[in-house]
Amino acid sequence: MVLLKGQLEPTVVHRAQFKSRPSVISIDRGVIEITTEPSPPTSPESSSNSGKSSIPRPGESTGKTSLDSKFSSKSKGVSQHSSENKKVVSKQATGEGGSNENTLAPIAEVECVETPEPVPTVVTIEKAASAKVFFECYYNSLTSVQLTPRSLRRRQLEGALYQDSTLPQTEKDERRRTWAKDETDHLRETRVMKARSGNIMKGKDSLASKYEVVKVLGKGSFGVVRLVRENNRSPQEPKLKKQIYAMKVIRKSDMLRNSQEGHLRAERDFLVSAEGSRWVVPLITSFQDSNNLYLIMDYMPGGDFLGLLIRDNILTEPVTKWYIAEMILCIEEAHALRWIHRDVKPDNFLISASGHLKISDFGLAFDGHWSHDQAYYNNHRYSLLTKLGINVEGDSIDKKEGRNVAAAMKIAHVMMGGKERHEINTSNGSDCDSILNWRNRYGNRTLARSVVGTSQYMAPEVVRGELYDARSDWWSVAVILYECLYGHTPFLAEEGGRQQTKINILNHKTTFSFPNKPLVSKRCQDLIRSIIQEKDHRLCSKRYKVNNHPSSTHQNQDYAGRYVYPNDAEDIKSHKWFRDVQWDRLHTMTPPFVPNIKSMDDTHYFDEEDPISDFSESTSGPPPTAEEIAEALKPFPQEIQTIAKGFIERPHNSVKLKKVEREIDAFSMCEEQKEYLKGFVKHYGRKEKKRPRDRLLRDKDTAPKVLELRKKGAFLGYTYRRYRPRRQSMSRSSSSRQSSVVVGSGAAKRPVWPRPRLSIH
Ligand SMILES: Nc1ncnc2c1ncn2[C@@H]1O[C@H](COP(=O)(O)OP(=O)(O)OP(=O)(O)O)[C@@H](O)[C@H]1O
Repeated sequence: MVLLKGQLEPTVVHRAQFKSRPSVISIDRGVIEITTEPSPPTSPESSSNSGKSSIPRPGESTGKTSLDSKFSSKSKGVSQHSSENKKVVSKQATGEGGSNENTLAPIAEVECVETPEPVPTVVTIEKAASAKVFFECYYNSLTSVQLTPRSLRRRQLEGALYQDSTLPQTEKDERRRTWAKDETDHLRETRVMKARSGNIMKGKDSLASKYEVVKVLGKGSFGVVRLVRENNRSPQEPKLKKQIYAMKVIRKSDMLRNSQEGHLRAERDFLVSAEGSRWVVPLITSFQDSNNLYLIMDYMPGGDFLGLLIRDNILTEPVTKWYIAEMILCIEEAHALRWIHRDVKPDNFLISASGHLKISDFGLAFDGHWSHDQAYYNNHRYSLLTKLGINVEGDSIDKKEGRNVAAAMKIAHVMMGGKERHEINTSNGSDCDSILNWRNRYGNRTLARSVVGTSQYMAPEVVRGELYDARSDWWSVAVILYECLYGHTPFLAEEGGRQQTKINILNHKTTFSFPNKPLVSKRCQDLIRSIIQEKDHRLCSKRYKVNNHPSSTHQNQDYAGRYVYPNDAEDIKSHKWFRDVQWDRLHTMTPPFVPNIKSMDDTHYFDEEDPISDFSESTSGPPPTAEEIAEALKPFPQEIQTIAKGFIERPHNSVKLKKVEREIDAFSMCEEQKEYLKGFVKHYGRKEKKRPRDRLLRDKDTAPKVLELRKKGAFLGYTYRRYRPRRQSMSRSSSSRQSSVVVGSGAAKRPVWPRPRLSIH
């Protein structure tokens, strides 16, 4: 229609140069004439160039002319003035400024400045990388899941209705209607939450304000876990009690500086995929605001299993058997979902209100997927920087080393296992391969070698940095089994620290032994011995031995080329020591210890001698004044005061702090004074800031902007809301999650054994 109109009333644009589009200057010089008289179409080229131009009839608004396209064309030097010029042109064309409606009045000449091709900045790179990551993760989740959670729930419902032959048809129909209504509500509420999440990122709102903090339950390198109470239940259900939850708050800036994006996504993704699991701490919702990530989980009022070990020191064989059996079921659950936990230790098993264990802390868990590998994120950014030739200087150490981004990329390539892992390699992928298929097939093989976990519980193949598989989790279970019975772990070195512990693990054939006391049955010792073995001889499942070659393809192989089999504790479970364990009924039986809790917000299993401070309180406040320091050092002679001031001038980490403490120990003063001085250094000294792992976050010019952008864009898609049926199906789901409060007799208090709480390193 537009073309036809153009032929009837053509616009003729006379160009200064054939084939070139008119410039602002050519308009100004009166080269363009627009005639109202119909005239024969000019050459096909010129008419096609004139495009959609037509003369406005009186009363009609001006149609688009080819002038518009000039502004979007590549002509240099003009584009920066385009919006200004457009205003001028439209003013002329609508006749506002001139008496003659059919001619364009001259436009004031604009000085043409030749500008170089715009160079993308680090900001553009960051935004582009976030967008790529978001879309790849989003479409991968859409394409890789065969059954949506909704279809799974529908299947469960239909299965239950089918099995219940006594239910009349009208009741079945009613349940289906209720299910549909619940699903619709869930969809709507999830949408509302995601929309709010968008606003929150703009700093307008906060989902965290829905929860009031009751107490700090635990603290880690990530941030804190708080006990919270949900404070605005839906107005439709005013009678519903305010729910109590555990809220894990993870500070984005720390995590980004430590390049933990992959791990954080992994933790959230695992908890989402474990929806409805009996043995995994249930995730209720996850969301973020501009500074933090939040995981809202069911509160486990019995505390962690380490707490139980601390209270009881050693456990009897039957009690140990119960807990180890539950731990096995917890880990099997993770393996069934194709995840390796990689940090199995007593602190990571939590005790529910009914006394059953649930596995938690999937911060190091890994399924080999590319989106859980930090190299994937780094490569998106660094490959763009390299391609566009943008150099980022980094910090003083980078400058001293004198490497540019490309060279740093090469080093990162070695450290992270190769950037091509996350870039399409045409020699590997056929042309029709989609990028997501390609990624999924040529995912990550390097993290299979990462040395992660807590040293005392690490399997030798993990310590060696070899390719490992889910068998490493079973080694850790045997270490816990030993610890429950003997009161200490088998490889812990009293001197020489972690390094010596690792050496002991590597030499397990000679370093491993059973103490004479307490007496432990031969069967139990045989079980421990069969698991504390190199992975090829380790008791768990024969299937690992059959398919031991990492290059062979198998459906149970994860993206990283490792094996994770469901039900892979079959040989452990059939060991004679477990002969009397009813594996299928364990969850319905009463555990040896049922937490003695008075209400759902009872926290006495989390009471520590020193109350745990919230991280919002522990963020570095103003530095101490000279008067405060002088006051604190008053009892000491001048010489000691000077040395002590020197101690707090240099920032410390745990190693440096130990060194300072040794120096203080050498002072000739009483023990009390030494302890006071050590306390002084800890209190007034500054903690050394870790050097960010990412060069962009080390460079003083790019770091602030990049950090801000990543806080906004690095965790897109983090929001999740668990399906919570409101109606009659609620009772079914809650019973399956064992969340009903069982107030038990509690464990008798025994002397406290100073078992250290370990942190990941
Ligand atoms: N759902 C929960 N209910 C009750 N307490 C919890 C819950 N989740 C975590 N905690 C408490 O918070 C502590 C720290 O949580 P978590 O293990 O997730 O953090 P982490 O820093 O990753 O731990 P670590 O450094 O030991 O690996 C736990 O040991 C436990 O005491």
